[in-house]
Amino acid sequence: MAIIRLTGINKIYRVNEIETQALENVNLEVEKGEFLSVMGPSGCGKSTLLNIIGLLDAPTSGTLELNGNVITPAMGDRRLAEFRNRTLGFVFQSFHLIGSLNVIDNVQLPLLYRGTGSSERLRLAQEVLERVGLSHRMRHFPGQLSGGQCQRVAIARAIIGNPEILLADEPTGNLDSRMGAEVMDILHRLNREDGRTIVMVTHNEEQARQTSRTIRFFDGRQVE
Ligand SMILES: Nc1ncnc2c1ncn2[C@@H]1O[C@H](COP(=O)(O)OP(=O)(O)OP(=O)(O)O)[C@@H](O)[C@H]1O
Repeated sequence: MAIIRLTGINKIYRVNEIETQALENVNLEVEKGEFLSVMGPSGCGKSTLLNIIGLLDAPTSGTLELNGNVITPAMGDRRLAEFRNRTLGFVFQSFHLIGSLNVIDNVQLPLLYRGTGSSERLRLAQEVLERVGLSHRMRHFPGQLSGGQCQRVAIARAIIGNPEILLADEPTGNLDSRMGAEVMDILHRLNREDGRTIVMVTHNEEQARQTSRTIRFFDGRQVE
């Protein structure tokens, strides 16, 4: 079963009088358990694609289905936010951690929005931090961690709610090669051990080769 299905997706940004077609007639199916990498030159629409799959941005036209559900604006912001919280986890190039919260509080955030009780939140946060090898840094703040550790915290936060789909936008873009390799190891484990579907944007051919499938974009169109 395709867990992600895009049919005839277009995205046009309008700024003043200028139109940019960021995505043009994209058709894509991602099977459950796939680890898909997305490549292409700067500005070709990779982040736009991820943002549309992640319900952070709406397509101009076309149909998006996630987990068998057709996503429409008629769902309303609240249902959409709830669906996003339960189905999708995000990892960004620049981590997007909250600097004023310590590691364990950053990791618990998605469950806070969900209304999970505090002892359950704590238990799950400890569990996911152990999976990313950071249970000894729970009381540290993001500013006291290395880039690779910050990204591991971000991954723990992305998986604490057990989402079926993990979206990663250049997750190793800000890391040196050793820390990048650690982060990639964790992503591969989450894919292999949990059967979690991952869609990852990368500029790194070597990383792309290690995923189960690579698609390439040029100028908003899928070329491969
Ligand atoms: N919010 C926006 N408003 C207007 N234009 C935008 C917006 N976001 C993206 N674009 C344009 O859409 C196109 C695709 O952008 P996108 O960020 O998806 O590219 P990308 O492949 O992720 O690039 P990079 O590898 O540099 O991150 C670009 O031409 C960009 O300038």
